[in-house]
Amino acid sequence: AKMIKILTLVLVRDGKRILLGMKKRGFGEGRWNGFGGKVEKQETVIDGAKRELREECGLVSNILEKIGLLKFEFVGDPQLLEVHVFTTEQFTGTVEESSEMRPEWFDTTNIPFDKMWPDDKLWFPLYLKGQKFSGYFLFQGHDNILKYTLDEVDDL
Ligand SMILES: Nc1nc(NC2CC2)cc(N2CCN(C3COC3)CC2)n1
Repeated sequence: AKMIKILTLVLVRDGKRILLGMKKRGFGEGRWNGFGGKVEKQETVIDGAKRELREECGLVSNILEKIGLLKFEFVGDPQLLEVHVFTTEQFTGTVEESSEMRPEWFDTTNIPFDKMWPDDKLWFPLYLKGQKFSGYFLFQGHDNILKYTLDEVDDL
């Protein structure tokens, strides 16, 4: 039986800018990404997403929109990652670096895909045109996508 790990990913938008964080350690270290992490036992997915956003970059948001569901498997690893993707344009607070993430604003026309997870270049375009999406990616290691499916969906 596959062990499923539930994770969150929050993309913060301010008009045509997007806030990404450089992951300073752990899983995804050295790559730009949205903010997120594990969902604790006692919290909902959306509350876990809000908590990680605040912990990782200092921003507080009460309005997260569910925009995607991404499932990942790695050859030779029984774990299945289920990443719940959210976006927000309504937030308060000031952006702060954390132990996990070094935040930086990017123009949405200049997203650093070459320093992000390889799947991002596939689903970000759907996100940027306001489409909800659902995808599955089989990775070999952390850099190589062996196969994937990616669909635009109307509801998540
Ligand atoms: N953009 C993107 N792509 C991913 N691809 C799969 C890895 C192949 C995973 C992913 N996340 C999984 C890790 N999660 C936090 C747990 O520590 C950081 C952030 C979101 N985010």
